[in-house]
Amino acid sequence: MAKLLELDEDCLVNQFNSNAPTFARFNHSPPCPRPDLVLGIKPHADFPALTVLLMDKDVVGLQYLRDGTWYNVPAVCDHTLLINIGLTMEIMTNGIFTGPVHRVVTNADKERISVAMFYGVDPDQEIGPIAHLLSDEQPARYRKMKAKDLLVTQLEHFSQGRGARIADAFKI
Ligand SMILES: O=C(O)CCC(=O)C(=O)O
Ligand SMILES: [Fe+2]
Repeated sequence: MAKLLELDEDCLVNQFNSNAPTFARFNHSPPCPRPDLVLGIKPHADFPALTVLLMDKDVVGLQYLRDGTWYNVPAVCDHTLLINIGLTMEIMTNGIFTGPVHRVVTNADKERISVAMFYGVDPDQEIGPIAHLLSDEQPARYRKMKAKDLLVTQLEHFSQGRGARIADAFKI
């Protein structure tokens, strides 16, 4: 990813110091008699830098939002990992990479299981667009913040149903 951005190869890796948290979330959606009314996970964008997702190999459920339409991610064979960009990465890359909004729908007949590994940066670290990506033509699109402020804002937005795109709250 750093190479794609024409940055030093270790520029993104260096954002993760020894206090950078990694955590796992185990998602379970039991069969639901009213999938039209109940979501497994409501729309959100992941807030850490990167997510590595192991999806259920049999049951479709993950959907991504693009231009107002939800698209299914097909169930894939065993052990395939899906890499998701998170909002921390979106802010660091000044929006060149974006954290997509996604959700999980339920299934009337089958349970669904997934495991997400989240890779964040040190909560006390200041994050903002990487200086090498900025110029007069490409000014910073996000203000600087501590990583933990992004997390607090995410939790507020998510619990109050105030929209999935919290990175927008930090746009200049
Ligand atoms: O279950 C999935 O496929 C996605 C889970 C997810 O979006 C999450 O844990 O943040
Ligand atoms: Fe997610």
